[in-house]
Amino acid sequence: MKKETQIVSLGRQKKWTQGVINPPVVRASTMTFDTMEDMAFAIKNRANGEMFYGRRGGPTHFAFQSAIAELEGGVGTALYPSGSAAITGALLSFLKAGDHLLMVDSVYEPTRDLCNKLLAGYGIETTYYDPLIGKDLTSLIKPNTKVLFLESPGSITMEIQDVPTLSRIAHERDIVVMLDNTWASPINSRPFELGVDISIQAATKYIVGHSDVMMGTATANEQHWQQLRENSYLLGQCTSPDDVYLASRGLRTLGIRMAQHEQSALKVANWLAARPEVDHLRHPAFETCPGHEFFKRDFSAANGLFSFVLKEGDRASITAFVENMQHFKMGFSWGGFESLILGVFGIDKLRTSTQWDSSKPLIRLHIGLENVDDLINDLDAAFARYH
Ligand SMILES: Cc1ncc(COP(=O)(O)O)c(CNNC(=O)CNC(=O)c2ccccc2[N+](=O)[O-])c1O
Repeated sequence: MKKETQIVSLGRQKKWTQGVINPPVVRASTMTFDTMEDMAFAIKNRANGEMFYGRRGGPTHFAFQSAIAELEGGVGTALYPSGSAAITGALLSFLKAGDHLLMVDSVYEPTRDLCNKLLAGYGIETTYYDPLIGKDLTSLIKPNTKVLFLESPGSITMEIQDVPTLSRIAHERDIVVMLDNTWASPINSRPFELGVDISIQAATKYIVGHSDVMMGTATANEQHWQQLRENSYLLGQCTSPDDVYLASRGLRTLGIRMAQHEQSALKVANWLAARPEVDHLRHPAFETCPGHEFFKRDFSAANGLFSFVLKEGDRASITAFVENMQHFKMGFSWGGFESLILGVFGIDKLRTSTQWDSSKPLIRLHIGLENVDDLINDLDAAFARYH
């Protein structure tokens, strides 16, 4: 079955939907049992999609979890109240004091903060590595290295990683491989075929697709599913069935939305590439994006999120560019139907294992579902203000 068909049909098993199209919202903490035998059955099957207690979820959750797990090619999916909670839940499910974590240097900034401000205090040491490190990764591996964390493309600077090579190196040493797969969404990559053990999604973005729910998912392969599921449960991580309903609903249009985002983004990116003010595009489909060759090999399509670098500019000129736009709004997120713009500063101060030339300003765009000509006109006016 093709992924476009999967997103329509997955997660609609009659035992959870009772025959209606969208799995109904079932809100519950307490679930009651008529006999001790029924209760024993629920306890035995509390992690197998049977009603047990609110923290394990109910039919609304089970339907969505099964859809994401199958779409990503994993065995099971755990749900979290945000993408960052999914990252935290996955890492804490496999790391303990004294362990060493390899974290990509282009990682989403709050994930870096988690490592430096929280995990370090738990006695978990983090080493940041160049997203394009390749085989040299072996030089960073220690006897206590337990997890390799990837994010591809990387936040803001968009480097695409050679996931199969890095996964192979990790597995030669029994290191768990986790991928923040939000940019691809479950529809544009097959993380487990690339060698990943745990695929993480900020469902907040394209899966929900309407900028109105915070949610994360982590999907594991057979070898790691029980540990992820049980340790995430011990962390008390759970989600509202109302939010899960909205995420399920977003999932159904993920395919056509991603196709439209990609088409408009490529048109905008090509228009930007021709502008004399632009130094280069950091859009995975462009050769000027580091790791472009891995995008062509490992992804089936792109989406609406990419960055570009200007040849020159200071905070004042970038402010003139990003403010007073008609359609692009400034906001922290992406993946909804609206277009967003972010002038990003201080990347050089963040990175610890790669250099970044901050003399050339970077702007990140999320291309929404507006008419692409309106978006290009908006950017054209921005360049007029920028000079
Ligand atoms: C790849 C990836 N992975 C996880 C999360 C967290 O999801 P959540 O927001 O549901 O917790 C996200 C959330 N994304 N949010 C954003 O990109 C918003 N932008 C920022 O946070 C931001 C702002 C200024 C400078 C740098 C960044 N940054 O993304 O690193 C993500 O992009």
